[in-house]
Amino acid sequence: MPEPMPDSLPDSGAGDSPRTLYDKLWDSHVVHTEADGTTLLYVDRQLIHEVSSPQAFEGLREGGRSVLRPGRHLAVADHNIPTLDRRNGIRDPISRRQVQALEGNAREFGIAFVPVLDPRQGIVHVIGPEQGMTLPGTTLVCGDSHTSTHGALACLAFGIGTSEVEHVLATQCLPTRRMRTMRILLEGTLPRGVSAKDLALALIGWIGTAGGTGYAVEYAGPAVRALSMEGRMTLCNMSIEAGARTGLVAVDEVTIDYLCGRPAVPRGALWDEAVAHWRTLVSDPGARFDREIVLDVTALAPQVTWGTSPEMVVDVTGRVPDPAAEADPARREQIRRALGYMGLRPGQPMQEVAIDKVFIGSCTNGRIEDLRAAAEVLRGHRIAPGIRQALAVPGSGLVRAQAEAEGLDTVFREAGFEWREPGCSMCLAMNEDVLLPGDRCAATSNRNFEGRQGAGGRTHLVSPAMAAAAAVAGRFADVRKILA
Ligand SMILES: CC(C)[C@H](C(=O)O)[C@@H](O)C(=O)O
Ligand code: SF4
Repeated sequence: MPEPMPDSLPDSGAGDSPRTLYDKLWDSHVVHTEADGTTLLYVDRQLIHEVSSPQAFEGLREGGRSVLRPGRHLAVADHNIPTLDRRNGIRDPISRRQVQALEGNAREFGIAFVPVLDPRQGIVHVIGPEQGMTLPGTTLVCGDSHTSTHGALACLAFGIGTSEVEHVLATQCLPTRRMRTMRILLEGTLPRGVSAKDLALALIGWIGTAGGTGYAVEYAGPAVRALSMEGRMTLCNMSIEAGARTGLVAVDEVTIDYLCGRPAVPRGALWDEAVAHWRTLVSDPGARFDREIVLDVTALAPQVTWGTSPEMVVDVTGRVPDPAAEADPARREQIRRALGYMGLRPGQPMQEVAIDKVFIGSCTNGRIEDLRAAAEVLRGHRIAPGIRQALAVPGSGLVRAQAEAEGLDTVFREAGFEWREPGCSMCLAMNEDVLLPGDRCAATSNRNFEGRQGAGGRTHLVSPAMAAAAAVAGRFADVRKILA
């Protein structure tokens, strides 16, 4: 017997057996499936940035092809743009050419482009949801691994390669394969000072950077329901760091409230129709997942990475691991190498590790709630004398404007932070915001491999509140004590 569906949910349309949210999104976009499982999937929306798109447009030009549905794509430059004085243009010639190429390609192929000086410009994964481009029940792709972010809105979203970007531009379809499904059920309540970022880091520490490989992960349970849309996006954003190309959260009132009134979201009767459909975008009771993980978050502590992979993470109250205590020789060597690069001693308490720089921003933590969380810690404080640079970089122009309306820019500035214009900034070394060799940075971004923020730079991934606490203390500090 199938489990009964609640009365308020319209039938989602595929027989009686309970389906996961992923199954529903997948089933409603299949164009054709081959005997070997290769599936042609319909793509509703594509976001495009300057780094992964030039060859795709070049391919179209060479093949004499056009874009099938230009209205389904949105282009924005985010990785290569300066976050300072951008009215004076881009100094670096390679970056300048890349951004000009994106604008030219968008114009040539009739795709909407958000100009660098437009108030809506920002990181592609921040502006998609913000503009209502990201909708529940749709498929969305982008030539960028952190496209998983958009799954927070029950949208089947994943990163693709440049040749696939071209394919989607030309055909609005993508050959791909069905993923396996994993549910991560998060029970309990997050303590004060512990955020979605800590949750994401702790999960990766637990399941490892390959733990989600091949899976579409659905985050569920009371601790996820209690997260804001921003927090859900942070969690889904880092799915890729756990190996999963897709992260998902089912639709609830938080999703619907977030979407209401956004520019590209349906209005009037269409809104009512859309909401009725969106409410079906939940995993049915009794739906089977290929893997299930249950975790209680009630005792979770703020997290800090110590190594060169997001899984190399400990509680802020913890210590840098000792390779000598590791039984597995491969793992021992990894720890040894990471400690060498990071300039850390085995067994060193995390709270004794002093930092040089702080970066608050990125598509993981550059949204308004992230800036509020950091500002709450910074208010009335100054960054420690040893901090040589502290950047606050909103994820979009609209986030920046909202933060300014709330006076957060003043809080950051008075604390000694630089208040920058939106972009990927110091998340990766593709623009002017880079670490110098040996610099140690508390960063709210998502990757910490060798050289990620600049050659020789040392990245510690933390939440916005923890980055602010580290800025004030000059070393990693337990933000729970500051907020207590
Ligand atoms: C440059 C881009 C293709 C890349 C990605 O795919 O994620 C970048 O955004 C990153 O975070 O490393
Ligand atoms: S902010 Fe960082 S992770 Fe996000 S898209 Fe830009 S470079 Fe990639």
